[in-house]
Amino acid sequence: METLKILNASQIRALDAFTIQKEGISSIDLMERACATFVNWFGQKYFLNTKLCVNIFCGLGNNGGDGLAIARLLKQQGFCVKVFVVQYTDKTSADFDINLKRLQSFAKVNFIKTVNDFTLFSEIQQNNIIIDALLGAGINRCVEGILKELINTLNETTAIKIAVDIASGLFMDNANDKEDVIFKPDFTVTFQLPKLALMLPQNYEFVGEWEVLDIGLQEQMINELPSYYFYTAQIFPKHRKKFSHKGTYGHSLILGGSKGMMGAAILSAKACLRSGVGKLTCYVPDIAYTIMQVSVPEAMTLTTSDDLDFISTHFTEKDFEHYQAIAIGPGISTHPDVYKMLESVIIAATNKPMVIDADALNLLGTEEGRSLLKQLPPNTILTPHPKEFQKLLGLTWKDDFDKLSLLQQFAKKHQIFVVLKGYQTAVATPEGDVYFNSTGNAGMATAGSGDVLTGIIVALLAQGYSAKEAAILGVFKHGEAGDLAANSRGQMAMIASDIIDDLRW
Ligand SMILES: NC(=O)C1=CN([C@@H]2O[C@H](COP(=O)(O)OP(=O)(O)OC[C@H]3O[C@@H](n4cnc5c(N)ncnc54)[C@H](OP(=O)(O)O)[C@@H]3O)[C@@H](O)[C@H]2O)[C@@H](O)CC1
Ligand SMILES: [K+]
Repeated sequence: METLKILNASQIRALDAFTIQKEGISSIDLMERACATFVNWFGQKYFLNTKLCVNIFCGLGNNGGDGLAIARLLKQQGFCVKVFVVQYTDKTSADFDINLKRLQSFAKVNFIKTVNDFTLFSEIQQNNIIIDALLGAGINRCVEGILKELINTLNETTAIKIAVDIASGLFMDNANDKEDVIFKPDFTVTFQLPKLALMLPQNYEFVGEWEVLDIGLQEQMINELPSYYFYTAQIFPKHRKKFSHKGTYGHSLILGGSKGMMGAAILSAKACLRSGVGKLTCYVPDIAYTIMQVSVPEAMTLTTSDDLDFISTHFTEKDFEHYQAIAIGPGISTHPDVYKMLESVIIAATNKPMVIDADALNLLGTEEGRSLLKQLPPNTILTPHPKEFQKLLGLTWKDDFDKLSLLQQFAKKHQIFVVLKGYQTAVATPEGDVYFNSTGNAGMATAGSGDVLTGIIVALLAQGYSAKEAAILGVFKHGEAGDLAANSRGQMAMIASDIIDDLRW
C-alpha cells in the first residue's frame, strides 16, 4: 500500500526546518526548489500558452515569497506575468524580502493597499489565470480588511484560479466559520503532503482539484512524525497462487434482500463474485429464492420455507461454521423481525470477519440497535454513509472536522472499522487512524453503489485479507472501477452494475 501521511501545519514547519538543517541549505533555497517544482507543474499544464496572462497575488509571508519566486520563474519561461503584492501590514518574511528584490530587478511589481488599487487588475478575463499566494500554512485567523475584499473580488472573476499550497483563508487543520471569506480555486497545488482540509467535503469549493508536488522534504522525518491521517495513493491485491482451487479463496455468506429490494442483494453477490471469492452463498427470504438463483447462477442460495418477504431466521454459531466471512444488510428491510435476525447474527458471528451495511446499519442506528453496538465482534466493518453514521451515533456534528473526530472515537470505542462513504471515503480503524481514499467520483452517488462495495469487502475478508486490508483495498478498487465506468460512459449515465462490470483485479 502506498500512502501519503497527512501532517498538520506545525509538523510541516518542523519538517521544513529539519530538511534545511539536514541538507545544509538555507530556507530561500528550499523555497526556490518548491517554486521550481510548481512552475514545472504549471508549464506541463499550460505549455507555452503565451496568450495566457498569469496574475499572481502575493501576501507578505513565505506563501507570498513563493508567489514572487513563481512569478520570476514563469517570466523566465516566457509567460506573460503580472504581480500584485497586497500590503495589509508592514511585516514581511525574510524570504519574501529576498524574492521581492530578485523579482524587482527585472519585472514590475504592483502594490495594493486599498480597494482603489483593484483597478490595477480590473482587466483579468476568462482565459487568464490567477495564482493565489496570499496566505498559506501560516494562517492563524480568518481574513479581514483588504485581504477579505481582494479574495471576494478574485472569487467573482471567471479566470482559472490556482492556489499555492492551500487556498488563502482556508485553515489547514480545523474548521473555518461558515462566514469566513476563502479563495475558491479550481486547483490547489500543495507541497509535499496532502493537508487535512483537502480531505473534507465541506471544503470542496475552497480546494477544487488538488495535487501534491514532491519538493524533497526529508522522508526520514515524515516517517517519524506521528499522525492519525493517511491518504491511500495506491494499493494492490495479493497475487493468486498457481496451485489453488476455489477452497483457497474462501466462502462468503451474504444475508440480504427482502420483497422489492432483491436488487441490493444481487448487486452485492455479483460484486463479491467479481472480487476473487472462492464460493458464495446468499441467504435470502423465501419469496426471493428463485430470483436469486436465476440472477446469480454462480452463487449458492439458502432460504427458509416460511413464505416471508424478509429474513427472520434466528441464526446460531453453527449456521456460520462453513463460511470465512459474512455480509449482512443489503436490502434486508427494517422490519422488527429482521432486527431480531440481525441480533442473532451479531451474537453468533463471534470471531467471524463481518461487514455490516445498509438496512442493518439503519437497524443498529435505532435506540434499541445502538445497545447492540457493544456486542459487535472486534474488527467488524461498518460501511455507513453520513446519514447512517449520524443514526449510529445518535447525534449530529458541527462540521466535518467534528464528524471526523466522532468517527475516530466511534471506531476506537467499539474496536471496529468504519467506512464512512462519500468523496474521498474515510476508513477509520480501531486504533483511531483514518485512511482517505483517492479513487472514485460523483457518478458513484447512485443507488446500489454501496451494495457493490459490501460485496467486494466480504469477498476480500473471505480470502483472508485482514479487516484493515479488506476495507482499504475494497474502497480503493470500488472507486477505481467507478472511475473506469465514468471514463467510458460519463458520470451521469453510470449505474451500480457498471461498477461491477468495470472491476479489474
Ligand atoms: N513548509 C514547507 O515545506 C514550505 C513552505 N513554503 C511556503 O511557506 C508557506 C508558509 O509560510 P508562512 O509560515 O510564512 O505563512 P503564510 O501563510 O505566508 O502567512 C504569513 C503570515 O501572515 C500572518 N497571518 C496569518 N493569518 C493571517 C490572516 N488571516 N490575515 C493576515 N495575516 C495573517 C501571520 O503572521 P502574524 O500576523 O500572525 O504575525 C503569518 O505568519 C507555505 O504555505 C508555503 O507556501 C515554501 O516556500 C517552501 C517549503
Ligand atoms: K495560498
